[in-house]
Amino acid sequence: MISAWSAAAVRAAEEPLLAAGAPLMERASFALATHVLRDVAARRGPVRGARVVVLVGAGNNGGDALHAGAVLARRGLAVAAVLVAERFHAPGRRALERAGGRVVELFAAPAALDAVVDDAARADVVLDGLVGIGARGPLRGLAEEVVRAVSARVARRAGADVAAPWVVAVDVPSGIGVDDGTVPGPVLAADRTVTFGAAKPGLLLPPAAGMAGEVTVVDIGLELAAPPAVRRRGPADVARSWPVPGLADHKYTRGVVGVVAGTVTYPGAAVLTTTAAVRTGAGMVRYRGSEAVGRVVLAARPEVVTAPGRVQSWVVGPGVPGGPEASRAGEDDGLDDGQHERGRAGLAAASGRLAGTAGGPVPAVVDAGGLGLLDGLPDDRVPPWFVLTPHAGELTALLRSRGEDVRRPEVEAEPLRWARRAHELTGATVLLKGGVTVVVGPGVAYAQGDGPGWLATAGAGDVLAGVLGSMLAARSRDVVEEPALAAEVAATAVLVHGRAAHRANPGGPVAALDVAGAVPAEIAALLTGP
Ligand SMILES: NC(=O)C1=CN([C@@H]2O[C@H](COP(=O)(O)OP(=O)(O)OC[C@H]3O[C@@H](n4cnc5c(N)ncnc54)[C@H](O)[C@@H]3O)[C@@H](O)[C@H]2O)[C@@H](O)CC1
Ligand SMILES: Nc1ncnc2c1ncn2[C@@H]1O[C@H](COP(=O)(O)OP(=O)(O)O)[C@@H](O)[C@H]1O
Ligand SMILES: [K+]
Repeated sequence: MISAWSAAAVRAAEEPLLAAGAPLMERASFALATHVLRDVAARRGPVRGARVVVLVGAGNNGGDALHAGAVLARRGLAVAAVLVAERFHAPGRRALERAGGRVVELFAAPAALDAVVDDAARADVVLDGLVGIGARGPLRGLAEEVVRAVSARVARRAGADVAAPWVVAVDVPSGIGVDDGTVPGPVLAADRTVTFGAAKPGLLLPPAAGMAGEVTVVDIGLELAAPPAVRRRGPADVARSWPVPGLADHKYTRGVVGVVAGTVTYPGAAVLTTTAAVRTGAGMVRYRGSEAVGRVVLAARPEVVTAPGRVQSWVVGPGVPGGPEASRAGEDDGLDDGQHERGRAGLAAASGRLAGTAGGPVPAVVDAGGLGLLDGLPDDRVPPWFVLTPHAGELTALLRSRGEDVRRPEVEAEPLRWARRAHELTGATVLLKGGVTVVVGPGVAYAQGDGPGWLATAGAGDVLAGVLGSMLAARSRDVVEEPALAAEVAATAVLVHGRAAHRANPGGPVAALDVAGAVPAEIAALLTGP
């Protein structure tokens, strides 16, 4: 797991150490230089003579970069530091110059910008030390100009298939929203971010996470007591919490997933969701949608049962028409097949608030058309063991149906903020799908970036709903009892789903059903370790 803390939390953890004279900057800059050397050696072979351009801002982030530059210069790399502000870390500059590094005072001669951009574009490595956790808003002044120009040149070189420099961000890519993952202005996309003390939320959260490259966390001795602001589950976290069946288990202890998905016009979603639930190891999958769709499901998956009976988690809505806006407007396009009524019944049972509901509350995955059914439930709010799984468009519609004047681009610009808002408004755990998927539950947030871009294909969301339904059924009682657990299970489901997509066809396109097909082997690999 990667855990990320806010800039304020990291600063608070640094304070006592700095007061005690701990050499935090030395630790940070030495580790930074070590990672740069390793990357240069891997990409280029000899490190001597490699050209490094260091972009240096006014604060300690620039100090880290200058000190790292000094270490690199002592190892024989050709280092040029570009100062964008009149104020700079003076000891860092002295160290770099003593080590043989060159300094360009861009702030004193802005006309040198073109030459600087030229140098950076041709360098082996660009170190981005313009701003770190002290950043306020989008980059300004010369920092902004340099980043805009270098980004454009690097993109052009990459487009023309000319070697582009390896970009290493110091602590964070300069200009990202460190705490919220926003990208309010130009940012130089990094290949690697070497971050100090702990990861920062913006390195995990979309859209800024897309600018960070590979994130390397360097231990500089900080102790962070408060719970992290954002977490990311990793492969090593899966085995610890996966309910591997034992000799005493039977299909009901393993979990029964009840599915209401698909319609006669769109039966595929039902096949994808039930297949994924079966493939993830459900004790049983009970298809409770329409009879006609049930026949299609059975033809594809003979393991599925269509008779009524006990259910330990519900999956409601994949491939069922009518998201939040449609249902509010009372639209019924005639494709519903009675699925809305069945879906509502499943959700009402899962909420545990219906008198006489057998078996008590169970977790529920509410996807696509199921999201429109939330308004029809007896209560305005649903419990945290309901996991809503919208993409950005569906989340926008859900928020608007609850009175938020928000548009899709705003949701995409600040996914954590809006997923959190939906959690506040509904009470549910909210899983906002995307290239990086954000999950928000009571007091917890996860950002999972596990799948390839190829996963953005029709039906992939139906597969995720099935994977998640199966995982929730297996831990049904725990999830209902521990409010934050649904989010953890949901984040793990995103991890399994994304990794299964890589496994289905490494490096190339994947079809949704093939992702479901790759799930068993992926789970086996996660459980048995590397
Ligand atoms: N406190 C410490 O001793 C340690 C700090 N570390 C480094 O120090 C960094 C934090 O240093 P600082 O607090 O000095 O802050 P930063 O270096 O992140 O930046 C602050 C300075 O950048 C300028 N600035 C802020 N926002 C800007 C914008 N939008 N556009 C252009 N310029 C802007 C301002 O002049 C401000 O003084 C961390 O990110 C990390 O790299 C590490 O060395 C670990 C130890
Ligand atoms: N750029 C991307 N990179 C990786 N995964 C993505 C990307 N875009 C979307 N995804 C994932 O693909 C799936 C798409 O789901 P969804 O939008 O519900 O499609 P559908 O409704 O057709 O199944 C989600 O799991 C989402 O997280
Ligand atoms: K930086």
